[in-house]
Amino acid sequence: MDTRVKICGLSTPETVDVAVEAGAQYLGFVFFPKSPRYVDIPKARALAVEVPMGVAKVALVVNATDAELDRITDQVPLDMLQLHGTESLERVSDIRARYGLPVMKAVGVSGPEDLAALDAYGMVADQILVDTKAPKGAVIPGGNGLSFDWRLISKRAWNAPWMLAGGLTAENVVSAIQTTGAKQVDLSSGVESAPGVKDPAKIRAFMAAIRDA
Ligand SMILES: O=C(O)c1ccccc1NCC(=O)[C@H](O)[C@H](O)COP(=O)(O)O
Repeated sequence: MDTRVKICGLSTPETVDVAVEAGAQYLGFVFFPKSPRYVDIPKARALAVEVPMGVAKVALVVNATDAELDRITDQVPLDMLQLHGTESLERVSDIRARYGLPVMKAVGVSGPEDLAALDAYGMVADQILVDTKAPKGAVIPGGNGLSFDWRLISKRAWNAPWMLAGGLTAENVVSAIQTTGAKQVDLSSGVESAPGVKDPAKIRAFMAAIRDA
């Protein structure tokens, strides 16, 4: 399968290397302190400077202020910003204009009522991340290892390129791609041995599952 993969929540040089060697096209660094995958700016910088050209370095933020984004973008070499909070359409446009980086907006889906937001954000963002809506009371708004009903977006397309996320694993990713028609996928928990601990064998197995399909 010709599918582009983003592995999110990398926090060690070893797992960055494995993700790159295994063929991931995007690497995500989580700048949300409540996450078990959190990396501070010096750590993210140390990881990002070692990423080879051609692999996109994505900063994941949640309702970040301009001051926070200024610090991150000043110090970490980046190729994309991922907005994973409740950023409005206008805020997405402002961030695109202010930082000159492509912006991917995450949109949570749990039922048909969530689909209109995909249309709207697809008009203002460079990419959309179609992710499972976090359960009420969740500590983190993404990275919870939960899938939504993929049939909701079967063969759908939006104005912007998109990625499928939410509970993807080596075991279910081929079915997810076949059901949705996704050309890009994103995952975090599905390649971990514990929250925040990426597992090299699971990263390789996930990439192999797509390659061999
Ligand atoms: O992963 C996190 O810790 C996280 C924290 C705060 C906001 C978003 C977060 N992750 C977003 C991602 O891009 C995940 O890869 C995506 O939600 C899929 O996660 P998973 O279901 O664990 O594969």
